[in-house]
Amino acid sequence: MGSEGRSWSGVGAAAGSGAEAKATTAVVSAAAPAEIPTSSASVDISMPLPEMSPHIIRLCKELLQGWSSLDSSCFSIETVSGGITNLLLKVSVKEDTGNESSVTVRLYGPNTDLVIDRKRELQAIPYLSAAGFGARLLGIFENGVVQSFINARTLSPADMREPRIAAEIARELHRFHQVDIPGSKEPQLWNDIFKFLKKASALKFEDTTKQERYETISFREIQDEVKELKDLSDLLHAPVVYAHNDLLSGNLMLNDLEAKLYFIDFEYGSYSYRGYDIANHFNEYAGFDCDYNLYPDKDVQYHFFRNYLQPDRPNEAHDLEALYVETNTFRLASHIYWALWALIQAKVSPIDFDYLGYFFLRYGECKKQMDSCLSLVQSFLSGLRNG
Ligand SMILES: Nc1ncnc2c1ncn2[C@@H]1O[C@H](COP(=O)(O)OP(=O)(O)OP(=O)(O)O)[C@@H](O)[C@H]1O
Repeated sequence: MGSEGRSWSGVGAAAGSGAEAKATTAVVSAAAPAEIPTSSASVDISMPLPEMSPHIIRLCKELLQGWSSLDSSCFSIETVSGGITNLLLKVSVKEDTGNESSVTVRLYGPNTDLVIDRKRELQAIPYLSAAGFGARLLGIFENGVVQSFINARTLSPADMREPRIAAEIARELHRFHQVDIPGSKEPQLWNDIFKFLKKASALKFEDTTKQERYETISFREIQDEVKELKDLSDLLHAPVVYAHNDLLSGNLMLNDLEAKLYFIDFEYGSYSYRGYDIANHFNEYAGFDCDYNLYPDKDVQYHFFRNYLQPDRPNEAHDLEALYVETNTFRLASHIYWALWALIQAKVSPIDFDYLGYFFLRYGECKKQMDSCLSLVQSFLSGLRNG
């Protein structure tokens, strides 16, 4: 999305580039950070869609000036996804011209504020949006946001690993990491991990089987491992960037016709280490079956690094080794982050998913990779010391 047309005009304002622009040109334009319409309304996410629809329509009419005088019969609403954390709706209206315009309405899932810093997310979205990333923010309400609808397909894990697409993701990530978000530039990774650790280590489950499984976890051991990893990674002085932190296939959309790639969903975005963002993305090569054998080998990583470091002339990229070491150190941090996240979810999420099992999977993978990752960084650091 570009920074062009920064307020909801309701009539033919220029939207962002690419397919999304096509889908929404008639009514949508991006809002400047200070101008984004807000509403104090909230919508009960547990309502069935037919019951929820009049509330959603009222909300859209309140927030989207161009739709305010439309009759409710012009609206149609469908569910795009009931993702792990949110409910995402597509709201469309038929205009007099016969064109259809669509937006998305995202309702935050219950308890998601325990793992997502909404203030941080809402602060960043307008700037990311102005730099051309994600769906444009059109309105904010008490428990969600209205955004432009992106007309593109969601990537699968296999797409993401395809060399041509991987190169495009790397180039786009290079651009993403250059966005400046006002405010503190302190990396948040370790703060977030320690916050998760504190919450995750103080849980109590009513279900006795769950409680027994939970009690097998040694938080003292995790704490020591996190500390060791933090101290070691600090020695790398890794570049800090505004990181997406959740670049899984479901957060990558591609319009094939326009060859336009979209990064979406900035819920976990924060200032962090570039190598963390890349490692977290590589961990997602594991796909829905969580097959961590699909983690990219060195050649595949270097292909990504070349396009990330030198998008215009990938073959001239240098400092690949440093990025390789950073990435494969933060690979462990990514496992720990999502392992602890899953423990908190196991307690608070209404979704019927084996989050405890996911904790053991991610933490187990971290343990498995620990020795080789730590010796990689140690030998790199001793190489630097010895000149
Ligand atoms: N603005 C958009 N336009 C069109 N489709 C979208 C848009 N945002 C998200 N989607 C689609 O909805 C899916 C779920 O996206 P969403 O960001 O809501 O996930 P989520 O609720 O955060 O779930 P999870 O926690 O699993 O990531 C995406 O994979 C994509 O297919």
